[in-house]
Amino acid sequence: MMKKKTLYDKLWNDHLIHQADDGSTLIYIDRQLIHEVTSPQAFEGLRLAGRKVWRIAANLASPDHNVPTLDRHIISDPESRAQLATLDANCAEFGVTEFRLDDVRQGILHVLSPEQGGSLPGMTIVCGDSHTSTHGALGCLAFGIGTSEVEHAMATQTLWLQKAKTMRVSFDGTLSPGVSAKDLALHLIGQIGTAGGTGHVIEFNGPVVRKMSIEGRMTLCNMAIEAGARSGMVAVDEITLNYVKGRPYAPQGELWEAACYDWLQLRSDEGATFDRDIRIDVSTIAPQVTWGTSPEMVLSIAERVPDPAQQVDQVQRAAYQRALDYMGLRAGVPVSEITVDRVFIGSCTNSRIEDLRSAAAQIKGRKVASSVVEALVVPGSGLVKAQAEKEGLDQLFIAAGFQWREPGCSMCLGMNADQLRPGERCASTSNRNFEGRQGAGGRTHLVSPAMAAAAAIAGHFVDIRE
Ligand SMILES: CC(C)[C@H](C(=O)O)[C@@H](O)C(=O)O
Ligand code: SF4
Repeated sequence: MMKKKTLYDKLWNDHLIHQADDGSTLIYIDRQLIHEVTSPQAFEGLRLAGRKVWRIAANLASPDHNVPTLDRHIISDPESRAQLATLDANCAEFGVTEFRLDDVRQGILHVLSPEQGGSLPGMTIVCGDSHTSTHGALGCLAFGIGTSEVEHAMATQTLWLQKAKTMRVSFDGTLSPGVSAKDLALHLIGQIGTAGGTGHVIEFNGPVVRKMSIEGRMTLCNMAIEAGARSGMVAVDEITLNYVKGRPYAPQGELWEAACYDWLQLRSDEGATFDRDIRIDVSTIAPQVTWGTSPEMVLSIAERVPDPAQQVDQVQRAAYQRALDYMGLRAGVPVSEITVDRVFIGSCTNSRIEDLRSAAAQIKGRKVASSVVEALVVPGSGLVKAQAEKEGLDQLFIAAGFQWREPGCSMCLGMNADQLRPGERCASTSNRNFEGRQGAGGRTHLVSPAMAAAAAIAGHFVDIRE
């Protein structure tokens, strides 16, 4: 009998060019995404070696990390300015398609590429960016790579890889109102830890995922990286096909029909085994809020900040104390009493149209609390922004006192003008809460878009189920 294959096995085998004796495998890469931060040395390497980009059409570029979200033309930081100009120059010189700052399609690569149909089921997709796993939501093998690999992929359209182990995460049960993919991802990381997925690719499955929109699946796959995994993925189904259909880079006509047939095979065989199998009943999961400086330091909105003294493990106790000190929190404080100074709704985790809709739904004619210094809404791409404006979401946000910005990574990380000041506390829909992530001394609480919007209005975290 043929060995049952996982989705990962299928994607891997479909791209296998050569298997070396030491177990490393040469894998064909279908799509390479390029941004301004991790591509300059790669292009420079090609130039020095006198090489071209091997398959130009496989590459798509957009500036995202450094871009200003207020006035597109004011880039005060010289290094950012140089990186953005270099991306434009490199893409022009090598003939790579770039969605520039003045292009309505510009955005965070992990939002832009699926939106354009640049990310399709069955593809291998790489980018010099850890959250490339996001694209796995479409049934592809997508993962972040280092700058030297970026150059290798550009020059040869291949990469040497070691096969990972597999983990299946199945979500069963019924979601409570107000609980979204972000909460599931944070809950999972709280359960297995930020090293829980190390060496594995995670396939998300189960009835909850089968019903979930592609945007929700993208949030899950995006956060697989914070669980330590190399990638995240979801099998192809009708929801996937409906999402992809008609997008600019998607196949059309007869090619579309043939592609759909092939793509629907992209799921793990019945009875395929995984190195690790995790089942989670979502019925009891409440909205999640991180309290510390790692995504695994997470609580439900109904809980209280933990007491380091109650940690049996000494290393854990010290880590908890350090996190509490950095975060300026006291043990025992209910999560719902934690106040916020700033709110950030955006990032490749949660800046798609459904995220903005769910945030807007929390407003209900109310205003951002006067204690909140600034509440930003940053759409993931120009097209998300345009769609939101068509639906009048921008007006809802603005009337409530939120700022409506231009697309980019923004306050997800301190690489552009949108940053926390030292000591400021932020409700953020992004994916990382490390020390200084949103600006030196800034304090990040990771939440879903609905929870972030509700916190902006109340001035503190609230249980949106109530
Ligand atoms: C700048 C980039 C290399 C980095 C990453 O790889 O993830 C960034 O996107 C991040 O989220 O920290
Ligand atoms: S939005 Fe944040 S996590 Fe995503 S690519 Fe940009 S910086 Fe990285």
